[in-house]
Amino acid sequence: MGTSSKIAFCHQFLSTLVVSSVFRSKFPHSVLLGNLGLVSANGETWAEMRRFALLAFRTMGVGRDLMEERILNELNSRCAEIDADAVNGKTIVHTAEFFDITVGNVINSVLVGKRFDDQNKKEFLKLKGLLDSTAELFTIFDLTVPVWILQKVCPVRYARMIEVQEEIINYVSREAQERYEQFQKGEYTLNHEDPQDFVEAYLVKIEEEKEKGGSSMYTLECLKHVIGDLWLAGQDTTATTLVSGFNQLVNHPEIMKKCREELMKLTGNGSRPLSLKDRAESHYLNAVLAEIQRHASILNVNFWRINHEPTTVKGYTVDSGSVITAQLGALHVNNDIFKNPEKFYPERFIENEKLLNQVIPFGIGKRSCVGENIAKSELYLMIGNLLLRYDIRPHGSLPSTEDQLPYSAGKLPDKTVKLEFVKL
Ligand code: HEM
Repeated sequence: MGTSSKIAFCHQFLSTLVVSSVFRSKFPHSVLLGNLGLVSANGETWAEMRRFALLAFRTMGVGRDLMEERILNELNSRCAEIDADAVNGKTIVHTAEFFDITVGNVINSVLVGKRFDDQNKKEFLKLKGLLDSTAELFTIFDLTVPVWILQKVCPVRYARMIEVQEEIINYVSREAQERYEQFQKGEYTLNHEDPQDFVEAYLVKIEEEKEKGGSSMYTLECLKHVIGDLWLAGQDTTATTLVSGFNQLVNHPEIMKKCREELMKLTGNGSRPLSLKDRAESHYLNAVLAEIQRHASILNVNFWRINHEPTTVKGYTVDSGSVITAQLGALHVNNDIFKNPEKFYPERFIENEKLLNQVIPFGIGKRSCVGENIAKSELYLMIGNLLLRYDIRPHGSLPSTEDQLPYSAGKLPDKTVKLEFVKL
């Protein structure tokens, strides 16, 4: 396929970002927010920020022990809260809220080195509610029509989406802004050798670029957008996958039981936490996670690319300038690959291990997910360790596993669900 650039990013919950991506693709950058950040940027800025983000994550131990430590510390704190609220060993947990904060805290600690405190937590949940409400507004229509039509036909709705985007970006990048200002005033000493979080790594880079002289892509504005993009792309996707996963698991207690048996064996009856090092041995959990991601398949519409050269796809001519997409969600329900795709059946991956490679929730290629390693570590450690600690049951009726917003840009599991966590 010819060279293509990404024109729209559409995690369901990034609906507001999609609007800006499409917006940016249709108008000169100078009129807009600029070709900033990662998700909706193209060309040299995108390539530079992507390289930088991947390197910074590696330096900060993503996929290694340091990342595991951050995730387990966070999980321990959240489990301590669950345990403190327990009555006769049982706590009723609103799973969407639980995972929103847990995942939000992990990503916050990687990006800005902090968890949400009690006061921030409320503010954060308010913003999340706002963001979720725009997901309801955002449809495939918004992805398809030019932005000027959206602005003319539904100005109030459009303005609301943009406002929410700005509010979220300002909120999540507030810490970065404060540190940048301290750094400019010389009140903040950088740890050049061992940056403790993403913002510090970025500030080190700004300083290095300054020493070289000339203009640089590494600016406060760009940092705010990169942080905003990483946060938005990483928080809701991971939290939603976890909610979707537990909605499935409580509908299949026999799968939870089988998984727990495997994990108990691996961890000496739960005498130590499950670790990323166990991945090679935890065949059944690996299969469960793949099945969760196949079902969660959080996108209804995939990211669009613009084709820069004429090409042919399965005998069809695709002209330059065409907007194209590969539909990951459709692949995950392809009956030729996954028999009875509607069934939640992790055993399919035990029966045929090669199927694991056919589940591609993070995309493939040069614009594949930057946070794949972080997300995989979170899913593995959170699901595995929660199953080791709690028997998890429905509170009242069984949750639905249906998509709640079938006409939205992405899939939405039932986020109203409360589950009972019973300490083992
Ligand atoms: C279960 C969780 C996640 C899923 C299913 C997911 C899925 C995806 C998918 C399908 C893409 C687009 C791939 C393409 O266009 O080919 C993507 C891009 C991206 N994701 Fe994720 N993601 C997840 C978590 C994360 C996390 C934790 C982060 C950050 C810490 C993140 C950051 C990004 C970014 C920045 C991009 C844009 C990359 C680019 O355009 O170069 N994602 N993600």
